Parts: sequence; C-alpha cells; structure tokens
Amino acid sequence: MSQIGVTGLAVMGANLARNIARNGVPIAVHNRTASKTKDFMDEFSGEGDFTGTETLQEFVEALERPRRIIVMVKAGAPVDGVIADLEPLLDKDDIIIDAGNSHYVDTRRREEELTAKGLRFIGSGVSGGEEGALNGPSIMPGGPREAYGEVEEIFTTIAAQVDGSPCCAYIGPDGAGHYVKMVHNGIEYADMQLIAEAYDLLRHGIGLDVPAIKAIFDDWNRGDLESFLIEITATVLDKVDAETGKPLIDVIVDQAEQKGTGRWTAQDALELGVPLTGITEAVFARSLSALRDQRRDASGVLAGPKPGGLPESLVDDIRAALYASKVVAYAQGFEQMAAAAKTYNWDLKMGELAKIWRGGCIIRARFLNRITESYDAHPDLVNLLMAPYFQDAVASAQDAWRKVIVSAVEQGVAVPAFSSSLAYYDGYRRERGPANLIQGQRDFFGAHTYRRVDKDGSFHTRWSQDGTEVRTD
Ligand SMILES: NC(=O)C1=CN([C@@H]2O[C@H](COP(=O)(O)OP(=O)(O)OC[C@H]3O[C@@H](n4cnc5c(N)ncnc54)[C@H](OP(=O)(O)O)[C@@H]3O)[C@@H](O)[C@H]2O)C=CC1
Ligand SMILES: O=C(CO)[C@H](O)[C@H](O)COP(=O)(O)O
Repeated sequence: MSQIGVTGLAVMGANLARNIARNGVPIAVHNRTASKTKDFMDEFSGEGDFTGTETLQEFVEALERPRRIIVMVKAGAPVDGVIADLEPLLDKDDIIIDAGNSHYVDTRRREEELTAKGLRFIGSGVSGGEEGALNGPSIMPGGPREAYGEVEEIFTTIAAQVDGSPCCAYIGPDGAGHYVKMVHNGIEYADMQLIAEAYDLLRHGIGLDVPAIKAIFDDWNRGDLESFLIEITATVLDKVDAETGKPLIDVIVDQAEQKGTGRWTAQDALELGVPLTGITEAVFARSLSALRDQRRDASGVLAGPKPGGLPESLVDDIRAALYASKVVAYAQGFEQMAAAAKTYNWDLKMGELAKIWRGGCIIRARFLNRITESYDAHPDLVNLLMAPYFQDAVASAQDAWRKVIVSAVEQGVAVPAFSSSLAYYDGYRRERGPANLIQGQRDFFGAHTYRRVDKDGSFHTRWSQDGTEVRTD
C-alpha cells in the first residue's frame, strides 16, 4: 500500500511526487488525463516505490488509511471538482491536502465543508517551482493541527533544509497556510518588479549593455542582495537567443502575465486597510505592461525625456535603492500578515515565517535571516522598518535611494515600486502628515466630522452656516 498519494502530475505534482518517493515513501500517483500518468511511470518509476493509477477509484484504493491525498491541480474550480470526485470514495478522517496556489478564502470554505463531512483538509502553500518541488520546496501548511501531525514527517523531510531546519512549519488553522503563500507571492511580485526597475535604469538610464548588466547582478548576488531572484536574473540576462544571436531578453515580449496571487494580496490589503504600496504597484506595473498596443501608440505621441546618459557611478546607488525598496516590500507584507492574523485569529509567528522562506522558495534570500533575527529579538515588532538592523540599513541607503528616484524621474524612466516604497517610508516616518486637510475637506462637503489634537470627541464646523464648531458625539 502507498503511504500517500498525489493527484495532478503537471510540473509541481510530478516533482513533488518524485521528491516524496526519493525520500523512501511509497506513493500512489494519478492524473485526470491518464496518459500523463503512464508517461510519468515510464520515465520515473525507477526512482522509488510508485503505484501508477488510471482512475480515482484505483488511486484511493492504493492508499493506507487514513488516506493522505495531495491535490496538485490548477487552482480554482478544478480543485473543487477534484474534491467533489474524491469525496464519495473517501472514509471518515481521510486527509485531503490542497498544495496548489488556492485563494485562502476558498480554503476556508473547503475546510469548513469537508470538516462537516468528517474529512480533514489541509490547505498548504508550496513554493519553489519545478526545481524546488523536486529537491526541496518551502512548505506552508494550514488546517487542523492534528491533521498536520499526520503529514508532518513527510513534509519536513521533503522540504528544503537550511542550517539543519526544514523550510516547513505549521502555519495555523483553515486558510492560514494559503494566506501566507499568497503574501509570499505578493512579495515575489514586488521583488521581481524592483529588479526589473533596476534593470531598466541600468539598461536605459545609464545605457549599459546586457552582458555588463549580467555582471552587475552577479556582483550584487555576492552582497546583501544575495537571493534566488537576483541569481536567476543574471542567468536570464546571460542567455543568447539561438535564432537571432541576440540576448534572449531582447526578444521576449515585454508583457508580464499573472495568475492571480499578487492581485489577491493587493485586494486583501485594501480590505484590511494595510498600505501595501510596493506589492500593489508591482501588480499595476504588470497591468500596464499588458497594454502593449496602447504603449506602442503612445510612445510616438506623448512628450517626455528620452532616457540615457546617467553616469556609471549610479550603479551602486541603484543597488542601494533596490535594497531599501525591498526592505519596504517585506515590511509591508509582514504588516499585512499581522493584520490578517488579528482578523482571522491566527497565531502567525513572523520570525518562523521568515525562517521557512530562507530556502526552497522563490523569494529565498540572505536577508531573511535578518528578518528572523529581528522578530526573535523584538517579538512585538509592529513594523520591520522599526527593527534596529533595518533602521540602520535603510538610513544608510536612503541618500542613494532618493538620488536614484530623482534621476529616474528626470530621465522619464518609470520606477513605480522604487518610488512608492520611498513615499511609504517618508509617510511612515512623519509624526504629522497632511490627512488633517482631507478631514477638513470631508467635513466641509459631507459633514463627516473630524477629531481634534487638543481634546477628545468628534467635531463638525458649520462651514456653510455661521462657521461655528459643534461637538457631534
Ligand atoms: N508552476 C509553478 O511554478 C508553481 C505552481 N504552483 C501551483 O501548483 C498548482 C499546480 O501547478 P502546475 O504544476 O504548474 O500545474 P497547472 O496549474 O498547470 O495545472 C495542471 C494540472 O491540473 C490538472 N487539472 C486541470 N484542470 C483539472 C480538472 N478540472 N480536474 C482535474 N485535474 C485538472 C491537469 O490535469 P490534466 O493533465 O488532465 O490537464 C494537470 O495535472 C497550481 O495551483 C499552481 O498555481 C505553486 C507553486 C509554483
Ligand atoms: O507560486 C509560485 C511561486 O511561488 C508560482 O510560480 C506563481 O504562481 C507565479 O505567479 P504568476 O504566474 O502570477 O507570476
């Protein structure tokens, strides 16, 4: 009998199944299109103790009880479809693990529905792409604690290991695991956008060629920016197109697609009232990139400076701006998770989250150690920017950060994530901002009232009458 099963043998499911089998766990595999299961078995069955199955019935019958079934199919309706097909074949206490990028709202609903039917449901984030799934992903499981206990050994064994710790930890009940994965992906969007803005400035602001920029990213990857995304940026820039002989980057269409996790993160931040500017700008930047035809037309019509001619001495300032903006994106993402924890009554441990993102996942980076250390030293930290390490890091980067944004604005190079991150930083460090004026305007046109700095209560000025102030509470 197999100890666990995976249904959904595309990139993620196939590699996760191989990872589990390579770790000595007998596993049953299934895919809606049975020919893919056959292909999988033909290619990989020698790697471990696999049982290939054609139907869901066979799949379920191949598993020890209580059954543990990982569903790794396209997020959304397909997950509901697979669960609906599995349900009549399962017994009380069997465990379904949705390991795809499901929306946490769906996960909360599915957990409630399946619990009512006597089944157990784990919604687990898995990050690392194809290579991570095979060799060790970062895993973010949510759901009933006792159900997690029954998959913990397998999950912690197959996860990436950093400094002897698995990049897998129980996140919390119902949708907590998928929530944390959603924010992970939001941060991934921000990180990628910031890198793209740095590339744009190097390429079009300073005018460096692709090999020179590749060397810069290699160099940055040896310092405090060291991360998977910086490393693969250099690799992508190094690739030459076999057909044209040009750098591949120059023949890739400049439209960024998106499957939804970044958008959900931004939407959720709006609901929670968290100022998630970096990630949201990154989502909008992908939307703007999608308007390729409009941009082509506008490029010949709308006035503005032509980029070029920035000094090469700006390279290190761009590195500093990238680092500071990245700190802001993470600070905002962690603030959002703290707000969600309060809303949903989840006991999210911020230092632990940074720890399980140190390996296996797309946003793995050297500076996640610093985040863990900051939360360990200051468990009640309200904002990462307030941690002494990050206060100092941003303080020493900020002259360069401002200089880069000024240069970009003068050059007409759009840097929405760099500049919105700095705007957040400047807004956050102001004891008194300009929202008093907004309150005055709201009270003027809608009698929405305002509070005063010098006494308690709500007040309204009779703007259109005698101009006197009245207390309204
Ligand atoms: N690709 C990546 O880098 C990452 C992906 N993820 C997430 O992991 C999950 C799997 O991703 P990935 O491996 O890329 O695969 P895809 O998201 O491309 O999904 C393809 C798989 O879903 C199955 N499927 C689609 N519709 C249905 C349906 N209605 N009923 C049953 N099965 C269905 C397909 O079966 P069939 O062969 O029959 O079409 C196939 O096995 C997704 O939620 C994704 O967002 C998470 C981290 C990284
Ligand atoms: O989850 C992932 C990595 O952690 C996926 O790679 C992610 O789905 C990619 O998202 P998008 O297609 O929206 O860029």
